[in-house]
Amino acid sequence: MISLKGQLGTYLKRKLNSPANAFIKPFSEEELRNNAPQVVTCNEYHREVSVTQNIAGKHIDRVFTFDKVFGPNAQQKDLYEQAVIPIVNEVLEGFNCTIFAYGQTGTGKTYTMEGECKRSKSGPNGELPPEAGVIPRAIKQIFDTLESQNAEYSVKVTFLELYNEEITDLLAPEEISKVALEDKQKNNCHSWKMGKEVFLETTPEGEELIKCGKLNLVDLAGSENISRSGAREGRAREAGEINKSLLTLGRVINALVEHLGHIPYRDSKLTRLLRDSLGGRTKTCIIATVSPAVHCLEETLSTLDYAHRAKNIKNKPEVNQKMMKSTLIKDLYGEIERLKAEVYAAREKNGVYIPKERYYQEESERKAMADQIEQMGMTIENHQKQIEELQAKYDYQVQQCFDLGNKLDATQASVELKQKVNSSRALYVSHFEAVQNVVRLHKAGSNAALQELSALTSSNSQSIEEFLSAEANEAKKVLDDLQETLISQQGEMAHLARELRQRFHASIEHLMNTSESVHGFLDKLFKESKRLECHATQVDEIQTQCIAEFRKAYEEQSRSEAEKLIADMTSLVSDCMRRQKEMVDAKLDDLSDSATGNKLFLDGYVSTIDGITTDLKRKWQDSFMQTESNFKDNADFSAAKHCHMELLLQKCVNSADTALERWQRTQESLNDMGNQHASTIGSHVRNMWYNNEQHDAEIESAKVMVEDDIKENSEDLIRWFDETLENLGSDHSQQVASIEQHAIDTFRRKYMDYEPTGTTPVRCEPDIPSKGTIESLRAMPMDALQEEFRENNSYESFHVKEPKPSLIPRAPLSQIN
Ligand SMILES: Nc1ncnc2c1ncn2[C@@H]1O[C@H](COP(=O)(O)OP(=O)(O)OP(=O)(O)O)[C@@H](O)[C@H]1O
Repeated sequence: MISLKGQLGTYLKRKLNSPANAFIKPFSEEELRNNAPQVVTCNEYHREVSVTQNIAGKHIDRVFTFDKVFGPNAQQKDLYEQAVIPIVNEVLEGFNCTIFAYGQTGTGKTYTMEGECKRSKSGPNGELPPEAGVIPRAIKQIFDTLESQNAEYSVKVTFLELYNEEITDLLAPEEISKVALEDKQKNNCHSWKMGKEVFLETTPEGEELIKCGKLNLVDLAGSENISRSGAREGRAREAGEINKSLLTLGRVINALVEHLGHIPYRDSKLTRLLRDSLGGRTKTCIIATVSPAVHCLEETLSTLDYAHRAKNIKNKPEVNQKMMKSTLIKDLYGEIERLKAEVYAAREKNGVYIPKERYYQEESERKAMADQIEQMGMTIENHQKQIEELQAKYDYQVQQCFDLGNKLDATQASVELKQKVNSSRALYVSHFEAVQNVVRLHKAGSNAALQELSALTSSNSQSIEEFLSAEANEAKKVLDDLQETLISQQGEMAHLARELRQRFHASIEHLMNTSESVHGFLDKLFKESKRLECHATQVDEIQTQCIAEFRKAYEEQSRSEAEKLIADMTSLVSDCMRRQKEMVDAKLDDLSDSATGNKLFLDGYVSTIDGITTDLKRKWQDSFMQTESNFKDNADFSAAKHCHMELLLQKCVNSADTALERWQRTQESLNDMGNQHASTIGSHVRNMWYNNEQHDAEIESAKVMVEDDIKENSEDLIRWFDETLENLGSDHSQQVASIEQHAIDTFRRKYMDYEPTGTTPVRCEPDIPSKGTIESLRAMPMDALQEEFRENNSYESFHVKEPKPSLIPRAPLSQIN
């Protein structure tokens, strides 16, 4: 395969579904004999294949549509012309294309791909027989097209067989004979074949650019194997029936159709080979082959399903970049140089060659290191797990700390609250005391007021009484005095008295009311103070209780938890640190060990490589000088050879001229001889013809004479018999015998005892050259001629040798041929 790196050229992109075609095989003779029912029909015009299924007594048709459909009567030519020619044309345009034959065993994949050319003969003008399949037709089309284009071209064919994940090159000379033998042994049985592929690479050359296209023709194994790749995969693999390549092909098709992220191309050699052909830059065409018979129904449905699914695989065909001739030549030179270097290294053993013991030692070291690495990996894994566990514990402790911190905060808050409550309680107490004082004061005040009031009340009533009595006395006096003068003012005075009485009663009433409200207020105050006192006591109690509890709980919990936490943390941290330290130490030790080992190893390698490099340098210089001198020698040798070849060529031309001259002379003499022989033979023929005619006339006259004689004698005999019969006596048998003897004697005398007359001409041999003579005129065989020529004109000899005399005795005309 030619590398296409960094070339110029056209770049065409398309995105295509893979064309899928269905081909229905005709019934086999056995199926026809058994009258096998047909369940698959097709409509070529609508490109549909219908499969009739009988499910629960009902006929159900499943219809599949393809790009092209070919019925049992279709010819190989039809399939090729309609489905394959466009693809081969694309190959000649520089695309890479692939054609798969896919189907159940015995449905005609090989027939479609290869055909049956062996049985039938090719037609005139090299035409292929009607049974020829896709492969011979594609090869013919490629060659015909390239020939008609008058372009320089090269076609590379690879013919591979894939069996049990092993690739065999069927065109390798030893493989050709092996396969032929196997074929014979297996009586052309196809069961051994799991997949055959033909890769055709064409490279027609233009003025400066080279087009390169590749055609892959793949004849797969029976698809019944692929169809098992689903649910029965595990079982089938266990049974060991499945070819890995086919399984993977099934999975790759599934993955491509379902647009899965991962396409398992790398899982088998077949899919690796066809990687680019499946969902890649190659045009892919699938020919699904099915049988119309009912006993193949399941596999037919599976094949059609698969092909139909595969139809949805999207390919992005791109035309291969055209290559500059100069680039190609450069590439080829590079390749030649590389191959030369490889051959040189293999021959001179100057590559990386190490002694066996060292190789084994290094191998064992490598294995030991691999084991060590594995162990270290496991240790690291364990450490990782431990670290994870410690981390989890640490996280748990951190969480606990956090929770405790929260609790602490909450406790502090509650302590503050208690303090606040305490202060408020003190405030309350002081307030309460103040209120008590006030109440006391009020009480004292109210008592004094009551006393005052009662004193006031009693003094008032006394004074009023005194006043009234004085007044009354006075009034009596006045009245008495004035009774006479003020009898008219008595009403006013009574009124005033009443008014004063009313006022007095009102003030008494007012005082009474005031004292009642003061009493109520005081009662209220008293009750409130009692309640507050009660509350304060409760609050006090609660506070004391809270403080006591909190103190107790806090002290206990915080002490124990803190202690525990600190202890845990300390142990954890120390444990963790110890382990980490151990791990780090161990790792450091390991690393330093392995580093020391590696360093030693590397030092060894470096010194070896240094040695090898020095050796190589020296060898390179030697070989360079050697190559240079060889090149010079070769150039001289080539020049001498060239001269020698020219001489030889000139000699050949001269010999050819001489031979031509001789040939012409010989031809003339042959013509003369021929003419002579022809005239001799003519005269001989004429003589013989004349003699023959004479013979005929003589025989005719003899015949007439004999007939007359026989007639005459017969009549005599009959007459004589009649007479004898009349005179017949008792001893007639003797007479009859004597008569018979007489008749026979007469006949013999007359016709058998023939004496030649000497007038009939004698047969003579014509003077024609014998077969032996002609054989002796034949030229020597070509191989012998070449051998003789080579011996007389050896390449090694620069001198023109005397030609050796021919080993085979030759007739003078031997140079004609
Ligand atoms: N279109 C056809 N016309 C006539 N005969 C056919 C046709 N197709 C197939 N056959 C015959 O059927 C038989 C089986 O065909 P073939 O070997 O090509 O099947 P296959 O699918 O390649 O089988 P396997 O998977 O075993 O390779 C052969 O004898 C072949 O000649």
